[in-house]
Order: sequence, then structure tokens, then C-alpha cells
Amino acid sequence: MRVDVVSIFPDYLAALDLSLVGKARRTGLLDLRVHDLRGWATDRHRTVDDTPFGGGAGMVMRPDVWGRALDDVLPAGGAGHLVVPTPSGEVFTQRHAERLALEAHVVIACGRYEGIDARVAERARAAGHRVSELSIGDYVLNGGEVAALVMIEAFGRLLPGVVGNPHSLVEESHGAAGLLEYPVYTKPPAWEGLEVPEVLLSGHHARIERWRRDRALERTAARRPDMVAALDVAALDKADLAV
Ligand SMILES: Nc1ccccc1-c1cnco1
Repeated sequence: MRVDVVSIFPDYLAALDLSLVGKARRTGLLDLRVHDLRGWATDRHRTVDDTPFGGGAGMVMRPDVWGRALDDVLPAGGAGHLVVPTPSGEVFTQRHAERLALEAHVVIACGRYEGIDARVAERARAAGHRVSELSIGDYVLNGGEVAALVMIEAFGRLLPGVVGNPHSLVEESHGAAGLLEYPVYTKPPAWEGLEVPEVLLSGHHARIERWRRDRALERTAARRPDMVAALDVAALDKADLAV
């Protein structure tokens, strides 16, 4: 899989040399290239932005500079997937990560300022590329670089061979039947006057499973009422019958 990231702060992506993504690059599983957008600017000051048509605060990133950059990094023939991190995008989920992990060539355009001229995405779509404008959550960032790091880690870890044990690719952050994970404990059994729940030391697997399921339900109801609404109660009941 090839991934190109274009940014005016390419050093922001240095974290991608570390850990699993860094290993995937070194072993050739992931061909990740980071580019400085200013390399496609043509004036002496290497300008990449300008004032917004229609007025308003801030600056907009220029279509001509982005157009030249994407002409160079998107694959010929419209076979690429352009990802544009933006606060006004669809919320990025594990589903998006799974789909992106199947792509041969992903290009991530990291915008700054008030965003990238809308014609850049429009032109990429017209050229046949898939284009996804994605948000990693409802908060304000200064640019798309952090979102790019999040997305690359999320889909990069799904590439075959990147994570040692493929079983650990099951959605750890969301456990059984669409619930949040239960609380976890390890040695020592008593720490700073705090005890590990007795049931976890009991060796009674059915009780342990039920305790974990109950804690996961409590957490999900308390922290993610949106997930409770989407719960597959039938699957949960089946799980309940199982333990
Ligand atoms: N706030 C931002 C500013 C610039 C580029 C992306 C974002 C973003 C992406 N996901 C949430 O915010």
C-alpha cells in the first residue's frame, strides 16, 4: 500500500517513523511518502494561501498549488483515494479504516487555515479518484496533520503483517456486541489499598464473563448512550444465555 501525505508541516508526520507504522515502512508493507506542499508553490515566497472569495476571516489554501501537488502524487487514471481531513467531514470510524486499508494508493491532503479551495476535491473526483472528506471528531485542530496521523495508524495497523497477532485486530476499543471494553486489572492483587475485584481471582469463568459483560454494559450506558441506542439486544441476550 502506498500512502502520500502532503502538508506545509511535513515534520509533523515524523511520528510515522516510529512503532508499528515505522516497522511497516521499513519492511515494505507500507510505502509512506511525506511531501511539503510549498514544493509546488511558484512564487519567491512559496505562497500556498490567499484571501477567501465572499469575504470572511482567515485564508484559504490555493487550488493551483494543491492541483500541481495532487497531479504529481495521485496515481494516473483516477485509481487513487484522496482523503481530506476537515472539521466539516464525515466522522472517521473503524469502518473507514477498514475500507482505506484495502486501497492500493491513498493520498492525504493536510489543510491549514480556513481550509482548501473546494475545487481541489471536485477536480479529483472528476478525474475519477475516490474522495473522502473526514473528521476525526468534533473539536478544532489547527490543521489536518494530527488527523492524518490518527487515520494512518488506524488503517495502517490493519495491513496484513503489520500487527503480529491478527486476532488482536478485533476492535479492542469496542468489545463484544458493540459495547465498550470492561475494566482490566493485573498484578499485584492489592495495590495502594485497592483490591482487584474478587470475581476475577475466582477462576469461575462463567462468573468472570458475566461480571465483564455487566461492567461493559454499565460503562457503555454511562459514557456512550449513542451506542446503547444501536445495541443489538438479541446478540446481547444470546451472549447472556451463553454465560
Ligand atoms: N479542525 C481541523 C482543521 C483542519 C483540518 C482538519 C481538522 C479536523 C479534522 N477532524 C477534526 O478537525
